[in-house]
Amino acid sequence: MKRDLRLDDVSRRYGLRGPWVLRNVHLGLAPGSLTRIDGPNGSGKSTLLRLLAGIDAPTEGSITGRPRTAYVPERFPAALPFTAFGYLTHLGTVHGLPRVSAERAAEEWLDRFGAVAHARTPMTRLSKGSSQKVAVAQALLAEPELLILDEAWTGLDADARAELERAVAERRAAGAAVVFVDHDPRRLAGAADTAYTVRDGGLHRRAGEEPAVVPDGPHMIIEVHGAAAPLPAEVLRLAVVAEETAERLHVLTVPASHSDVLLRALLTARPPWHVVSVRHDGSGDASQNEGRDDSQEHSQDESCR
Ligand SMILES: Nc1ncnc2c1ncn2[C@@H]1O[C@H](COP(=O)(O)OP(=O)(O)OP(=O)(O)O)[C@@H](O)[C@H]1O
Repeated sequence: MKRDLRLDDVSRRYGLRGPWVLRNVHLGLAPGSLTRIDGPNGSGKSTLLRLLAGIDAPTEGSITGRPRTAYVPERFPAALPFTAFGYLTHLGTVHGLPRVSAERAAEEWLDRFGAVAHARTPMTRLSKGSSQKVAVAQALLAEPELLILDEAWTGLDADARAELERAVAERRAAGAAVVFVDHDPRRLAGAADTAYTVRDGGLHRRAGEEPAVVPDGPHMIIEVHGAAAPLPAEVLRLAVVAEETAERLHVLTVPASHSDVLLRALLTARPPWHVVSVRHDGSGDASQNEGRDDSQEHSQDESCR
């Protein structure tokens, strides 16, 4: 994504005299950003996402700078006359991939989401969970510059949910913008740059979501060892200091309030980073939490290796 996607004075209503669902909305999405959208049922979240995805048009106003976009709808049409593999390959070719590359990408994403066993299953016979894996895979396979996720985690098993979080981090690291709606407030908690609430037709920026890093308060020192790959962009964004003290050994200083998110970014990276130690930055009171954080994260670490 090279420049911002902009919504200027965008309004949407259904039908000539229907009530305004969105009214005079302004929004800018920067490359690499992660934006959460929430709001009450029926407030217009999906409407906004469909406008962002370009599958619906504003009644008034303009949308400019649309990049290559992929979208996971709230309700994926599973009754398609394809097998899972056939559908993903077909979509890959629609996105401009040569057939062999489309087949490879289809296989890779089915594998990442643990759905290879269902590759040859007709879409109509897939379980809800497997169908959702295909819904997510079809969006990721296109390596979009803008990824729009409408309740995309719903119906996925725990491994697939983690894989989708990883894929979101990868897309952002590649410079894509990601926008998501999710009923679980813990989804990507702390990772979003900005959160908005859709209410009464307007888009209201939620206070307290930025900045991502708070300089005050206790800090954690996290020592990590990793592959030749650079530290994930998300980690660099959250850490206030990142030093490479020996070959592939990095010491990160992060506000304690963001250490969980940073650890998750390390452990869900591909390949995952090995967390060597986690300690508080010289503050006595904070050490109470150390055992809990350590054991929790190390057990995750084991499962990732
Ligand atoms: N295609 C459509 N035709 C007519 N009305 C629609 C259409 N799509 C949405 N609406 C109406 O627009 C309003 C906003 O719907 P939307 O699905 O965008 O809200 P939402 O916040 O995503 O809801 P939910 O949280 O229940 O998914 C609702 O009143 C809905 O009935």
